[in-house]
Amino acid sequence: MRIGVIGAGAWGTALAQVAASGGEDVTLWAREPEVVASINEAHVNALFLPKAKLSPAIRATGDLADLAEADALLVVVPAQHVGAVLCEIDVAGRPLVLCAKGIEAGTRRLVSEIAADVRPDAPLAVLSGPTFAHEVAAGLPTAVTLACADPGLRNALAERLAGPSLRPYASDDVIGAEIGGAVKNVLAIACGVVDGAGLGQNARAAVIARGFAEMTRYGIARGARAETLSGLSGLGDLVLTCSSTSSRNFSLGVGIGEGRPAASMLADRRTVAEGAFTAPVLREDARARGVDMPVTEAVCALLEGADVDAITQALLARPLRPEA
Ligand SMILES: NC(=O)C1=CN([C@@H]2O[C@H](COP(=O)(O)OP(=O)(O)OC[C@H]3O[C@@H](n4cnc5c(N)ncnc54)[C@H](O)[C@@H]3O)[C@@H](O)[C@H]2O)C=CC1
Ligand SMILES: O=C(CO)COP(=O)(O)O
Repeated sequence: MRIGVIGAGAWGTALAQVAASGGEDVTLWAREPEVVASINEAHVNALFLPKAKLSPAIRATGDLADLAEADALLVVVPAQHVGAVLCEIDVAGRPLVLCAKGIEAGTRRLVSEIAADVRPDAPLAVLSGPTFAHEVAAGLPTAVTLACADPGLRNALAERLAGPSLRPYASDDVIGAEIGGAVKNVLAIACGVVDGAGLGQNARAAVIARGFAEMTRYGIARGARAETLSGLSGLGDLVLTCSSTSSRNFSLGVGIGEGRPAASMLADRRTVAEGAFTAPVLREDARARGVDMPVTEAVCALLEGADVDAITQALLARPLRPEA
């Protein structure tokens, strides 16, 4: 099978490596000419995944037209750029496997909704779950959710994407798989703040559990199934990113908790912390749907410069309520 990967950040590069290791013919589109050169000449992505030694079989390109022969396309640019990139490529009815985690600012669309609007002829699948790119590229054991409405395509893609250390679990709940990945990034920022401000491990566990409750409320309001949210793409990814400084979202939160301004940390980054972009649009959408998301509200306030102590006190002073 010929696989085209759109986006050569850390995750696109790791997925290209998995596919190439499985013997697939892989073409990887990178936006940055220096990334194309680094992959083709030194078999390394020096900018976004510097420690991984890549298969020489991966061919990098800066021209989306070079993906014209691919049988399936993995879409791995950050969520805010998916719409623009899909407008530029002729997908010609080929399956799109959507791998970004986020909600589009302005439109409040999930990535599958963007793709369905921009490329209504393309069959869609979502790949999501607890997957730090550097671990996947190193061949460490990883399980993911692969969601697709079409059972035939779902099984075919699962067969192709599975590897000795990458195990996809199939689902037909596309929206559910996406909600988990988008919301956990926001909650990971909150957990990072707890860590950076030294609020303790009890507080972090509370944020994970209450965050999961609000992820579930929001997901159900958007048509997700609760069982998907408690699977790899929801709870699984929440646990991963809320407990590790390998997470860019968690690290951003640590910086905020230590008192550094979010805006300057974001301006200094080349890599993406999707939660910073998803948080405001998630808050807007939750409010519009009447879903209570206090942790998300808190993260938005902190990104806007609110004081950590004041936000912590406000969360603790909320009216008492039943847990369920
Ligand atoms: N890194 C990871 O471990 C994982 C990342 N993801 C998701 O994959 C998506 C991509 O993230 P990473 O590969 O980590 O990115 P990254 O942070 O490693 O690199 C940034 C990426 O953004 C791209 N970019 C910047 N401006 C752009 C524009 N205007 N148009 C198109 N692309 C642009 C860059 O070319 C680069 O590919 C995100 O939604 C992320 O949440 C999902 C699972 C794991
Ligand atoms: O989505 C991820 C792991 O599943 C990566 O998390 P970060 O974007 O926070 O690094």
